[in-house]
Amino acid sequence: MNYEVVIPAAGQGKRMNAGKNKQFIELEGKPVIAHTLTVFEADPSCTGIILVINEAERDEFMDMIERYSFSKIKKMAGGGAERQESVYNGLKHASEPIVFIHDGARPFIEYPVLQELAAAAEREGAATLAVPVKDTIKRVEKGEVLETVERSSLWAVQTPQAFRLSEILHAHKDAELHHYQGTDDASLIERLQQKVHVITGSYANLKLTTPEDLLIAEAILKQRKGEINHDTNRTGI
Ligand SMILES: Nc1ccn([C@@H]2O[C@H](COP(=O)(O)OP(=O)(O)OP(=O)(O)O)[C@@H](O)[C@H]2O)c(=O)n1
Ligand SMILES: C[C@](O)(CO)[C@H](O)COP(=O)(O)O
Repeated sequence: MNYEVVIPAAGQGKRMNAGKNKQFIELEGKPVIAHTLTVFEADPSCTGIILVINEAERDEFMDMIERYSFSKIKKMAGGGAERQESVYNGLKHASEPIVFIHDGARPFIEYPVLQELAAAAEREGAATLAVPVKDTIKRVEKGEVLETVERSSLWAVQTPQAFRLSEILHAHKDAELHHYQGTDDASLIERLQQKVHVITGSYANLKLTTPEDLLIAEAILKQRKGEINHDTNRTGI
């Protein structure tokens, strides 16, 4: 199942506090965004990449694209104030019936699940990766616990999220019309009472958000090179 992917990479990286867009932080000498793009460049089912960038960083992105000879990038769209706006700006350039939306800050996505996602989106309309929450989650206000949320049905949602293009475009348009701001794209489908299928992802598919995540990222890369031998394939989800 062919798909295009919109990759939002136009954030500020405030929580990373790196003094630059975290997409350009290097892991094993390669920028985070280049690790992410490599996955989709190598997937024959991915027919095009729409990269959403800060216009002020266009030259830096162009240099990176040339350095790694990325050939599938069909458009570099301008980002918005919020992730949702950036994604919508990118979606307007998509044309394949199935579209993925994947954070540029999640470089550890792996192939096998991509085809499952695309098939689920084609069959059900919308699908997302997620993993069961491992910590106890509490609702807290002013430093006090309001409630402990029942954990058995809590999942931490990841990207890629996959959709029928027509449906996610409508969902973004409706959210914009009603000034609804979601933290992921699947929530825009949910608010229209449409179903979102969940596919179990990997705990390694983390979003590089705070500096500690870089330590984990370096370890994942070392493990993939065989320099660390903890077998993460044994995760029992
Ligand atoms: N206005 C925005 C905000 C975020 N993103 C992208 O959406 C992904 C997930 O967002 P997040 O991890 O929150 O990135 P930042 O917004 O950069 O991080 P922070 O909130 O710490 O500033 C990232 O690849 C980020 O570049 C984007 O394209 N446009
Ligand atoms: C889309 C997402 O990665 C799903 O977990 C997450 O909601 C993005 O949140 P962020 O604050 O924009 O990084």
